[in-house]
Amino acid sequence: MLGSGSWGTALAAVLARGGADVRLWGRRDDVALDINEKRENAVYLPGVPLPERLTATTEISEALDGAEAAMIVVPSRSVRSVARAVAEWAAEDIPVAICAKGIEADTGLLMTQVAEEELGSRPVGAVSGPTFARETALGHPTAATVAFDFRYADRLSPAESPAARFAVSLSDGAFRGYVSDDLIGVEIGGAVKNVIAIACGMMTGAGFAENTRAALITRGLDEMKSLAEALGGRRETVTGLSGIGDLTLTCSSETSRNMSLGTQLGRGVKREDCFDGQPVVVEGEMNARSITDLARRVGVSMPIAEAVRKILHEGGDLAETFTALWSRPIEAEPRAMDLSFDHPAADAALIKLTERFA
Ligand SMILES: NC(=O)C1=CN([C@@H]2O[C@H](COP(=O)(O)OP(=O)(O)OC[C@H]3O[C@@H](n4cnc5c(N)ncnc54)[C@H](OP(=O)(O)O)[C@@H]3O)[C@@H](O)[C@H]2O)C=CC1
Ligand SMILES: O=C(CO)COP(=O)(O)O
Repeated sequence: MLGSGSWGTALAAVLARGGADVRLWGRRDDVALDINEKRENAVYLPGVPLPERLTATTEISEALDGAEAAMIVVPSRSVRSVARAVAEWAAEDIPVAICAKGIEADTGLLMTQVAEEELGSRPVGAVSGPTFARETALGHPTAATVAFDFRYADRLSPAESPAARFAVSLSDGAFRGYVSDDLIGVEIGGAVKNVIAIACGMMTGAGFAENTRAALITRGLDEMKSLAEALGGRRETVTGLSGIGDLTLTCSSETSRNMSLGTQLGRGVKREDCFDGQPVVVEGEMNARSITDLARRVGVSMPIAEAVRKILHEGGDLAETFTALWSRPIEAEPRAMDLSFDHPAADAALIKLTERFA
């Protein structure tokens, strides 16, 4: 398990409870020491007891020595460098699952595409779904999708395919894996939901409630579906755990760092003061840019993601940006029906939405 943050530690606990001997690699001595001596990751998952079969190390060569499989669980911006280290130390044929949610800046590559560039012929897949780390580590019933290209399974029985082996290894009685071969659909779901959660948080923080959140979730799902499809993914994948499942979870709770960032910004907290000034991984922040860059390149309109980008990266005023989002020309639902028209009522509106923001 490469990455000893909250999600890497939670997944390592699941695997160890399922019977695997797990080596968890991270950069921090104090975290490794804590795990080995106190059976706890007090920095990232305080108060969660960790199983005995799990050992931690700060040497990546030690973590990968003789490993039968690897999982990369660091923030999306670090996946390439960790994959490069895996290529140096891991056996040539082990499958590698990527658990980061995002799109690489500049290249617009999915996380598995980034890893594939570094990992040669090793099968590369993704694990993604509605899975808060703490609940997973505490053994709450949780489900996620394991996606690998099934061409890796051509010469194998279904049960020997990398997706199936990861799904089985991750079964600890509480965690349940589903398998898929639609990497694009699965990964786009995981990346886009974080940006939509920031939007939901912003509107919640600004004083709006359930109607607004439901509208953003549903229209956000449409943006996710359109981008996945334009890239070659399947629309039905987006209706699964890694799409609507994760979108619903992340947009419903301030346990989500993305939703929480949005809420703080919506309340008017300055970015540098959010999370009491502590550095917290908020994938949707940088990904608001990488995802909209990619969407623009492939000609997909993502108005909610664009609004988040404008506020986070282009100095857009929150109330004005959302008011503009809400007064766009009338569109069809579903968007496959090509129908769009301006509505003069927007100019004469009785409710001046900008004035309704808290
Ligand atoms: N937490 C969750 O509930 C879930 C998270 N995810 C995804 O998992 C990914 C990781 O997030 P999460 O574990 O939550 O984040 P955390 O902030 O909890 O931990 C991040 C971890 O990544 C490590 N790290 C960062 N950069 C590097 C690097 N270059 N080399 C080695 N280690 C590095 C950090 O190490 P250090 O301590 O040394 O800085 C830390 O251990 C994200 O993409 C997230 O979206 C997916 C599902 C659920
Ligand atoms: O991906 C997650 C749950 O599935 C975690 O969400 P946050 O990164 O917003 O905390």
